[in-house]
Amino acid sequence: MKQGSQSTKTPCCLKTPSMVSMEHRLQETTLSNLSKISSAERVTVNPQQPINNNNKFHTLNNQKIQRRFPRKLAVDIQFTDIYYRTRVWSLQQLKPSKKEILHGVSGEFRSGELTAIMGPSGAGKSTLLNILAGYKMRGAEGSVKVNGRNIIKGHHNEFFRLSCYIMQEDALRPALTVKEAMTFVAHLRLGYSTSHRQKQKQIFDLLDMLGLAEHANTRTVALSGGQKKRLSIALELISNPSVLLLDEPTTGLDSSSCSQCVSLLKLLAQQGRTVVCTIHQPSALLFEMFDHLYAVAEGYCIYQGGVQGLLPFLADMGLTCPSYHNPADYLIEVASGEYDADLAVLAAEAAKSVSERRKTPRTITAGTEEVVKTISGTNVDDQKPHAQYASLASSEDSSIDEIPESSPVSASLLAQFLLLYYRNIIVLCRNYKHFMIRIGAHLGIGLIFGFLYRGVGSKADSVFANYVYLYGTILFLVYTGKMAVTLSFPLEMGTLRREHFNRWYSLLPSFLAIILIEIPIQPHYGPWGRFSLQQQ
Ligand SMILES: Nc1ncnc2c1ncn2[C@@H]1O[C@H](COP(=O)(O)OP(=O)(O)OP(=O)(O)O)[C@@H](O)[C@H]1O
Repeated sequence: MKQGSQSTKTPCCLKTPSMVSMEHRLQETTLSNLSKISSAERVTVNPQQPINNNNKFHTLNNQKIQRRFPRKLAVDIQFTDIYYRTRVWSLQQLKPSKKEILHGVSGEFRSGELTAIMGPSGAGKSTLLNILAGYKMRGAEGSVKVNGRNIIKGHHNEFFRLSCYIMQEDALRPALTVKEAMTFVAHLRLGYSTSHRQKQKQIFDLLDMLGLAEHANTRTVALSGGQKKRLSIALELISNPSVLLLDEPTTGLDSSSCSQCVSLLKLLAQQGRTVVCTIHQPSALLFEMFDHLYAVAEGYCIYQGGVQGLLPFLADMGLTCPSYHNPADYLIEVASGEYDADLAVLAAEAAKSVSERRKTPRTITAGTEEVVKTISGTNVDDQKPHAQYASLASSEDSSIDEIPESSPVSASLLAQFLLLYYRNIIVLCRNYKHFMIRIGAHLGIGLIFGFLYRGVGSKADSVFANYVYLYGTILFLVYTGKMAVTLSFPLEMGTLRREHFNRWYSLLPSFLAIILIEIPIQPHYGPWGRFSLQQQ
């Protein structure tokens, strides 16, 4: 293994004064120097203080949010020997071959911690997150224990009730305003267990917390990338999940939006949630905000532990980060093989730290002191950590072995259908141009057919013209109806999958709402269809 310090350094004699001063400035942002920065200068999230990050999070008041969104239960995720294999078609062999994407990774993500899964592109970060979220189970092997229960072998539903998975692409309805989107989700997820007034308060508090209150009446299509990401998080926070899994929440955001997004995730973690996200090359300051780092390279875990422990760990392996380098960048470079590091050795060392981590008691981060009441360590033999937490909502203690049975009662199937149907009507009406084009197409074709076959119905000698007219009309009506559904389903599919996966609604009401919204426009089975039949 080579020493990891062979960077492209400019020889000192060739440096201009401006280069030297730039190097000095860069040095100030490295993690090694971060420790020298006074605590006042650091990016911290004080749970007792409102956060005002670039004046965008107006009242990020932890206490207020904790009151409105009390954390119900600490959820720890332990995963052991996770393999993911898939079949890929080889054009040369003309048969599928097995490809192993994850090679038996293990780890533990704890409540109250903000965890970053980092690694180069194609390392297997999203695959791991998909498995932990339960989104991709086919081809996955191993054990994922949530508070001691294996979710690969069942208990999915219990975990799904506690968790949400926010994928990389935002699945927002462009025609709805921020407030409408939030209100629909509140009705769907909180059902009748929460009064309308409470829901409105909850929505306002969430929007306020995420700096979206002033955009409440803006359509989601007009939001910036960062605002869309925050709205995606807000939509999931309505049901107050204990676990948040996010796939690349900062991708496509500028540095200020990235910092806001990570600050928000940090705050949510400090409230006692388990927050895990994949992230690409964060800045040194952002990197320091994470409590736990899980580094993946070529399907192996090459480091897991605190972010502060990364550089000492790499240094022990003979990989010394240059002093002016962002540790996050250095990690990616090591994982990409730039320093000829032996990934197998790193993976073996990282695997040792899993069992050590499982033995070590939880570090209580600022803000979780109120949440965590007592901790009694971990029983490594049966991998069931035994800890007790105080619920913020009630004084009743709940063991970490338990997964609560009660959760907000979501809307009934009928209510889901009515809400989704109403949502589709709003989307249809707002998509005015599209709606008018469809009406115009039917009117236009009707006029052309009417002109071409005017009076043929009363002429006994024009049987063929009658036949062509009927055949053409039926073909047009059937195909325009089919095309509408054929085109709208694939467009709808991504959003539908995500909303359904996060338990917003069942498939049946959603399917009926999509199909039935077509009725007024499709004349062959709508009121205009009856009218046209009567005419004949
Ligand atoms: N179903 C699949 N079939 C074949 N290959 C797959 C499948 N799913 C993932 N892969 C491959 O596995 C590897 C890891 O993919 P994954 O999406 O987890 O990477 P990633 O670390 O999240 O990358 P990025 O940061 O670019 O999103 C990639 O090489 C990808 O092509």
